[in-house]
Amino acid sequence: MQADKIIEVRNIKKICSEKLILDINQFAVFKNKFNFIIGGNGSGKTSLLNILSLIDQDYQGELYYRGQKINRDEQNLKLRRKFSVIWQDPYLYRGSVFYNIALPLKLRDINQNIIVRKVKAMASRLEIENLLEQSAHTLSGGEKQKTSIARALITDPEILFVDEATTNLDEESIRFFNSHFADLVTEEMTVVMVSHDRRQIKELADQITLLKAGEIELTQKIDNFKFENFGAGIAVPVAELV
Ligand SMILES: Nc1ncnc2c1ncn2[C@@H]1O[C@H](COP(=O)(O)OP(=O)(O)OP(=O)(O)O)[C@@H](O)[C@H]1O
Repeated sequence: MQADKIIEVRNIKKICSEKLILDINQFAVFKNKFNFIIGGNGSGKTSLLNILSLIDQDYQGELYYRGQKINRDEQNLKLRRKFSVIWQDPYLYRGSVFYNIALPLKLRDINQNIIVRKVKAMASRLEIENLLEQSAHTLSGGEKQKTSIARALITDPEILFVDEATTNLDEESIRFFNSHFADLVTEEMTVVMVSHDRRQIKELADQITLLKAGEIELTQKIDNFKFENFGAGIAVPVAELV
């Protein structure tokens, strides 16, 4: 087990409706890096993300966190609280933007004064400070995603999982995300990101993993990744990468 690997996967198989949708012998998430997972539709990206983030614990095989085997009989709440997830379709709770961003801190019994200060600071960085009192359900798509990003980052997660966060956003919101996201992530954070956006990959990725039909086609540092090798024959949207 190498110290630069924060999560390791061994011999994972995921079966859904009698279909093998993930079959991965070895895979690692590298600490303090941007780990990108790419692949065509249905290649298993979200399924892998759900397993890595402990949302899905119904699989065969083993997962290690900092060299320790994760025991699936436990709820793993302590570990899950070190992780945050940003979804393609942001799920917001009924209540104000402030309530949504503050919730993870409330659940961790953080002092109310600290919560107010942190939420305001985070909202300001995402340029949604003026929306804090607004009901989350009245927000635009881009504002909803900013709120969910703020909620994910407010706890300073050790690992941030991002599943196609910009797929449903307009051009302006995508530009905002691409220009601000790297600054919002601290150096101590590890990011696992499913993305189809070539700009995001080129600008952010340290490590890239290509999934094909539930298996790892390749996993390597971005420096050696030859985008031009992934043209013809690769299904859309991976073809958009080249
Ligand atoms: N609960 C389920 N029951 C049956 N099949 C499933 C289930 N969940 C996922 N699958 C199948 O597993 C495969 C992988 O799905 P997954 O959502 O992980 O792919 P993906 O790479 O994230 O795709 P996309 O880019 O379209 O979001 C797909 O063929 C999907 O239909």
